Amino acid sequence: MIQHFFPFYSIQNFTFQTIYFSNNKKILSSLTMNLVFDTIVYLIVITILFKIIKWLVSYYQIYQRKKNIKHLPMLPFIGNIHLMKPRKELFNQLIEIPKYFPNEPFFCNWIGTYPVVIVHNSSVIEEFFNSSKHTEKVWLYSFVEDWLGTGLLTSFGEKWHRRRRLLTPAFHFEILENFREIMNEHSEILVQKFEKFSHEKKPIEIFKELKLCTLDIIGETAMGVNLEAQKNLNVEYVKSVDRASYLLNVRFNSPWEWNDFIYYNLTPNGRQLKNCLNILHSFTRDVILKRDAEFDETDFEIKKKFAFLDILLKAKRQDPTLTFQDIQEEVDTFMFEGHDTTAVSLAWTLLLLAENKDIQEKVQQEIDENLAHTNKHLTSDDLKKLKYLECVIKESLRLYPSAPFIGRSITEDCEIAGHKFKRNDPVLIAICAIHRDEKFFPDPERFDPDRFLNENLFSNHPYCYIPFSAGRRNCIGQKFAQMELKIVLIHLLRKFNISSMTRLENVIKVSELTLHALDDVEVYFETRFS
Ligand code: HEM
Repeated sequence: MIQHFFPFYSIQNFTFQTIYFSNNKKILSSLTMNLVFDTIVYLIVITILFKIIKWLVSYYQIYQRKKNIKHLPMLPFIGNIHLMKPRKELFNQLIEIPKYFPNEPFFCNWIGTYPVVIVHNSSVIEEFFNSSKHTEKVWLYSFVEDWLGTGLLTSFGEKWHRRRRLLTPAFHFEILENFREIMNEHSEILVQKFEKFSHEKKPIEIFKELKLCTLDIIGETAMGVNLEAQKNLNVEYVKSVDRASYLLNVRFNSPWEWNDFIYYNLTPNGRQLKNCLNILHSFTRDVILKRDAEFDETDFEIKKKFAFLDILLKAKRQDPTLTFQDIQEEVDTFMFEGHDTTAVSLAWTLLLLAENKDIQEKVQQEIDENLAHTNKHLTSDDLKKLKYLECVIKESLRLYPSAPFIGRSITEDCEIAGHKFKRNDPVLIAICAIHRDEKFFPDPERFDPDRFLNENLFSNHPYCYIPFSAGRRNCIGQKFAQMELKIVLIHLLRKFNISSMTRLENVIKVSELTLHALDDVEVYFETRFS
């Protein structure tokens, strides 16, 4: 045993034993084995020591570079982990921490020995939004790559640039107009569903129901497939979208799930996610191949009824280097980015209106006055008239931005606000904290849509309100989302009065890929006119 820890011991032994037992081959070979074993152990110990020293040196260098950035009290090697609250309280904490550093452009959160700079002040945001630098996403986004590949959300550099150029025309106003009908149809189904609950005086778990509606809308607009999620069809795909979104959200805040090998091979969550991803990928692959086989370009031009997928299939005919794999990445990206973000935003808006009855009545009055109690499908002119509703949506996205944090990776060594950054340093932009800056939004926790009636207050600062991010990597689906939010809300508000037994301050908010509620939130929808 002893020689396993002290390899030289066995080398001395070896010399002694070689002299006295040299003609005993068995003993000699066992001694050789011992020597080999000891050498291996010796090398392993040296390598581990070397790695530890390298790691300590790198930690020391990073610490020297980042120590001047303000942070909460930290412990060596632990950083700020001991101060971080559990998942249930994390969102509130992340909104509170920036208040300790009101005059700083950013602060540092040390996850063990790993510093993450969190930007909570719009003063330095320009560095990230106003130039072509720092447009790469932080490594945490690699978790969603298993689902989305390197589509528009996760790609960078030349690939991102080509895709963005290809897809931007798909969000042109005229094309979005084609999707208005789809949004109207699925909103009507939602209203019919809620009417049943209303007659039975039963509450509705809104996050779940709204997700099914927005999934139906994005399914038909992105893939041209009516998923009928609201009618409980395509159950396997719909369940997998929901489960995969949930598992990714959990993984995001659970460092013990970050290692790919351990996660996918040794944890139940990882195995479940792998299963869901297989179902999701094979569904979208089948849809793409079927749609490609039936694709008719003249149909596309004349009927003007098409999905985002058709735009990609048309592009493939002009540019054969665009593969089915590339198309699948973008379709999966739209399915992922285009449903949860809008669903949570609708849910927070309804909860805010349920709690602020005066504001709810004001929106309903605007709808009644402008749309004259009809149940007709909404036109783009209808949508333009409802200015107060627009303010309500904006204010709701201020308090509860669907993407509360976005991550960037520094693309080249640089200095920002007097601090040195190195390539690949991670930075999180805390949209939820930026939106609570008292300089621009006095009494920031108050739900006050009127602040958006007078946007002069903050219009001279382009980055103090950024629910859709800003600059080159802003949300490509912004106009689509705004139209969808308005249409669904009008359908609901012209039909129902909304109330909730749960106060918003008691709803536990979880800040992961999207800002959602930890538990079910029930809301009552009472029919306004029979
Ligand atoms: C209320 C609804 C929405 C909100 C608040 C929202 C917010 C955002 C934000 C903050 C980003 C930047 C993400 C980052 O840098 O990590 C983003 C990117 C993106 N969003 Fe949205 N989004 C919404 C709806 C949508 C919809 C409906 C679609 C698709 C139809 C969509 C597609 C995308 C895509 C593809 C990107 C990546 C753009 C790029 O990097 O070039 N989003 N969104």
